[in-house]
Amino acid sequence: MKGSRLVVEGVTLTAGARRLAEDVSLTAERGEVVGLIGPNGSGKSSLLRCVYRILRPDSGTVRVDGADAWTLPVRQVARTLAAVVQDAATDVDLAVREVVAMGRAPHKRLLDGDTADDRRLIASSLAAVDALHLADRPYDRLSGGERQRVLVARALTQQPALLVLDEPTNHLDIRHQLDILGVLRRLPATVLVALHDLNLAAGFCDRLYVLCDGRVVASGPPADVLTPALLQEVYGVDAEVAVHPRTGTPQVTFLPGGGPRPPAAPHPATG
Ligand SMILES: Nc1ncnc2c1ncn2[C@@H]1O[C@H](COP(=O)(O)OP(=O)(O)OP(=O)(O)O)[C@@H](O)[C@H]1O
Repeated sequence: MKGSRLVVEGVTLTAGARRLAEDVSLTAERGEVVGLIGPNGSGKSSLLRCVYRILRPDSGTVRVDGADAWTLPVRQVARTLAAVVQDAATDVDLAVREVVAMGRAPHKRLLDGDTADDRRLIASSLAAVDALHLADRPYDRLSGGERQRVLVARALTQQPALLVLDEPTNHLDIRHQLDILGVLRRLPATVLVALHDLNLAAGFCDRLYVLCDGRVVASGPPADVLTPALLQEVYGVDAEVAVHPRTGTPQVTFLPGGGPRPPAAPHPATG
């Protein structure tokens, strides 16, 4: 099995006086797709930022194949780990192909040009996210979903052993959501991905970690984690969970809250 082993152990994160994550531990085994779920503000992005070395932990460690990610040289980390983040810059005066080519940078020396292999990899990465037709377009004129697919293509060209993604599907139409998560599943890499859509998380992740108020409150295979009780406790919603007859994965249906709907008033023309 290809990919790196990620071990986050006892990580606590703060920003000023604010605690963003508290004593969080998680693992992602080689080749696993591990999902991070939880309500808004529960600490998912902060934890991912710690893994890809933007937010230094106050305590605890992030180990990639046994090495402390925070003490390794930046370039060495970039050869192993790629990140697709939510707050990526959009005012980039480059063609799509050039943005994707940046994924090769950790594997090259400063003035190395693109090789034929690089160009093939860039094209196949763009094709994998259905964005080859965008290759010559200016990146900053793309739609939100097109941009998101291009950033995934850039991460693919990096050929990472560990790929960390923060809500990679939030701008995508349903077909591209399914396509991108399918691509991630087939990668010869370990994937840690924050997702809001619980049915996508159930369908594509081997295991889930649930964050609430900066702490891990549940973890395990989707079928063990996504229970009505957990969804009520963490999200405060009523839900039914069934096993999908064809995929065998949990399928969550949310029930409208706020009690029964009052009967509609008669329409003036008919009532
Ligand atoms: N630099 C910061 N300074 C102060 N507070 C911060 C900072 N970064 C994040 N927070 C706060 O920490 C909490 C966790 O934020 P984070 O972005 O990690 O949550 P999340 O689970 O990714 O949320 P969402 O689902 O909305 O993307 C939030 O309450 C957020 O407002």
